Amino acid sequence: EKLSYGFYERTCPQVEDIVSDGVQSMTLSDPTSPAGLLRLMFHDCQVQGCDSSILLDPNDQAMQSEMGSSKNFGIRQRESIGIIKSMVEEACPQQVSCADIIILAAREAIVISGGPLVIVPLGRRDSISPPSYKLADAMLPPGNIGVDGMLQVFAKHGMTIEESVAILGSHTLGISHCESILSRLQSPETGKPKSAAEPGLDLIIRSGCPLGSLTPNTSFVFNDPTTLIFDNQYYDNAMRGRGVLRVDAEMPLDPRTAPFVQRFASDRDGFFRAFSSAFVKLSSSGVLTGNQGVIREVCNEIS
Ligand code: HEM
Ligand SMILES: [Ca+2]
Ligand SMILES: [Ca+2]
Repeated sequence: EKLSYGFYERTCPQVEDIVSDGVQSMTLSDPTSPAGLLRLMFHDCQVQGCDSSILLDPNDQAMQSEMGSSKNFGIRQRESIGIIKSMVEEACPQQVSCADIIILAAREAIVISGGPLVIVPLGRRDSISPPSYKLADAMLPPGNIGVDGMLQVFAKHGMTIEESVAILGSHTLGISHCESILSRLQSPETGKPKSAAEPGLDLIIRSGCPLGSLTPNTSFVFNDPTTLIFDNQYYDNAMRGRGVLRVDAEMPLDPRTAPFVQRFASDRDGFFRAFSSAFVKLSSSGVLTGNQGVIREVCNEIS
C-alpha cells in the first residue's frame, strides 16, 4: 500500500488541526521548537525510514535506543511528539501513528516559521523492531560530511541535486553546537587550532566557538542570521562564506551545487518549491504502511 492524501479523512479529520495547535503552543513557550521538530523528522526518516523509531526509549539494558548514537547529538523535541500524540489519542484513539505525527509536526514547524505549506501524504505505521544505535551510527551523516557524501545521502531518497540543495535549506532554522563543528576549528589529531584555510570558515563561527574557553556541547552558533525564520537567508549567508557546517560552507563552492545555491539566494519561491518536493520525498522514504508495523499507543514504547 501507498501513502495517501486524505488518509485520516474518516478516522481522524481533526488530526492536522490538533498537531498545528500543539506546535503553536509549544512554539509560544519555546520559539526554537520548530528547528528541533524539523531535525527530528530528518533523523527519524534517515534510520529505518519514517517509522518513529527515534522516539523509542530503551526498555532494558540490552535494548539500546537510537539516541545512544552520537550522531543524534543535539536531537530534541522527542517529548513534544509524545504530548501531541496524547492530544490526538484523546480525539481519535488508536488511529494516528507517531510516524505521521512527526511528519505533520515538522510540516507545521516550517509553516509557523514562515515557510511553505507542504502537502504531505499520510498513512505511515510505527515500527515494532527494537531501535539500534548501530543502525543510527551507520545511516546518519557525520556532521563534517562534504558535498559529495551529502549528495549520496539524498540520492538514496530519490532527490535531484536541486532538491538536495533545497532540503539543506532546513539549516535556515536553528543552531549548531560548537561540538558539531569542532573538526572545522581544530585538528582532530593534535587538538591545535586550524588556520582559516578551510573554505568558508568565517570569523563569526570562530568567535562563536572560541577555542580554549569552550564548552563544546553547550556553546552554539546560529545556522543563519534569521534562525527563527524559514527563509532563503541560509543561501545568502553561505555565499558570504558564513556557512556553519562544512557542507553549508562547501555548497556555494562546488560546481555541482553552486548554481542552485545562487538561484535560491535570490529566488525564495523557487527554493520553497524545490524544498517542498524534497520534503515529500524524504518523508516518504522507507515507510511502513497497511498491515506493516503498528499504531503505537505511546510513542516511546512498543506495547
Ligand atoms: C548531509 C546532511 C546533513 C548534515 C550533515 C546535517 C548536520 C547537522 C548538524 C551537525 C547540526 C547541528 C546539531 C547540533 O549541534 O545541535 C544540524 C542542525 C540542524 N539540522 Fe541538519 N544536517 C543535514 C541535513 C538536514 C536535513 C535534511 C534537515 C531537515 C529536513 C536538517 C535540519 C536541521 C535543523 C532544523 C537543525 C537545527 C536543529 C536545532 O536547532 O536543534 N538537517 N544539522
Ligand atoms: Ca526511523
Ligand atoms: Ca533563516
